[in-house]
Amino acid sequence: MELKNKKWDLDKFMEFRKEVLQQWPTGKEVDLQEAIAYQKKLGEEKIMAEKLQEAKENEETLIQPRAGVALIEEHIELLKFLRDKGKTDLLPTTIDSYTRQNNYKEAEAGIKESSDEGRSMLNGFPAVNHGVINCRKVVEALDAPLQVRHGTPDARLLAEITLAGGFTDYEGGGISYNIPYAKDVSIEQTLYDWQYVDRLVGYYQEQGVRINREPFGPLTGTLVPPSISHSIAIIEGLLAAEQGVKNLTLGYGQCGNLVQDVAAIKSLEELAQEYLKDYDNIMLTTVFHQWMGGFPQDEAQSFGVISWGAATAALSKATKVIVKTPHEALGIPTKEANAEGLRATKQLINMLKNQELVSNTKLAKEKEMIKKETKQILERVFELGAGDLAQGTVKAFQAGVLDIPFAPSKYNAGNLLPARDDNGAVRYLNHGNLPFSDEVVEFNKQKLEARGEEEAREPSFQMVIDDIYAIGKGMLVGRPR
Ligand SMILES: CCC[C@H]1O[C@@H](n2cnc3c(N)ncnc32)[C@H](O)[C@@H]1O
Repeated sequence: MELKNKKWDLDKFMEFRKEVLQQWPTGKEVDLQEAIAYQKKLGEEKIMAEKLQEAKENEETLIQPRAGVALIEEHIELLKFLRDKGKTDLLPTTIDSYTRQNNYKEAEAGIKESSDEGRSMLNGFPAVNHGVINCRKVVEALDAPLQVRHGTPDARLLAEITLAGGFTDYEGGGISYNIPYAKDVSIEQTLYDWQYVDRLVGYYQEQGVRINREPFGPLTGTLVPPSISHSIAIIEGLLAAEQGVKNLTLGYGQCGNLVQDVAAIKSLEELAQEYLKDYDNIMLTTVFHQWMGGFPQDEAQSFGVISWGAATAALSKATKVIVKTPHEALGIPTKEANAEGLRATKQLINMLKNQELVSNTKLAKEKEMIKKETKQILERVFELGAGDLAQGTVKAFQAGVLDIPFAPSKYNAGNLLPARDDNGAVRYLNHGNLPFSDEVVEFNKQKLEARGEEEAREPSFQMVIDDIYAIGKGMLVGRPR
């Protein structure tokens, strides 16, 4: 495999498809020309890129849950419930963990067990096993766009089947669905496999079918500093654009301090526009994920966290917000709890319509620092790759220049230590091998020292631990007892 950030030529791509479509019997159902014709016949209400573009133009923030169950009819019923009772604008299909590991045999067993037991024995929808025809049943039963949400390092067959099946949006990327999701899958391999996915989307695009792509913004979802999250999102966006992707949603996971989070969404948009400027007609949108870390057990407190994420999403003017539920601390939510999270979110979005956070020096400073940090990281990634972004990304992880806090992957250096400052903004306690200027290092250090003074303790790993548990315990900053 020779990884380089270059658009795959068509015959190489078509050659690879033969092997991919044989990985499970349902691959035989994919006929690309027929699938393109099918996608072109879909009603506008099912095209994600259309809905996102309209929301962006109207400065609306759309809402979307996560949801997925094993069997087709039950999955349709669940999604209809979230539309009717949750008032959701956009629909997901969360894919089960076996499918995410390409373990279609276990997924098959899970389908059988689910029909025997009369309840979902999988933690998502096994789209590969169900195949193209059954995906189309889901798409045709709903009146909103459907996005595939998963966590799959090798997502090639899943993409072939769900896109042929009428899904119009596909989440993930070669970093964001590897490093936070896998222990021992090489970055080179997943970058290569995701070039295939993006080349498939690029092919649909060139045939006139708009498929939206959304790198997984939150990564490990625990105290991920905005500049790390942005670096990964922009790299995945650039790699996708090189393969012909035109509709991109870049994302970010809520940290919890309002000014930092609003600055994060605004800087993400501005940075992405700058880095993507050499690609024409990119339709760029943003997604804000409500807090992805530990949640309170108590449902009333959970609604507080959900509402704070909803308010921040609205004030940041993100194009869409991914909604949590009051069952977050317990596990997969009931459809009722999922709908409650959506209704609470919709209430805040509606109440904050036409309001925005007054731009002030604090917001400007946060944007400035996020941009500086992100640019310093990306500049080194390009250097390491001698101008090739894909090669640079592999080398950057080896050098710890890209480093995601609390990631399970053995290819991740794991030197970073984030902690909250006195206002709850996430700062670098230890920036590892990130190529930061003295000014950036000093800025982060001072912010954490100021908290240390308030708490009469040295900035330390204990702060990191306290912050990880803080929201679950009803706080934002993990104060000493
Ligand atoms: C990003 C992955 C973690 C989040 O994804 C939710 N999640 C996972 N699987 C399902 C599912 N099948 N239905 C509804 N939510 C689901 C978890 O609760 C958590 O918030």
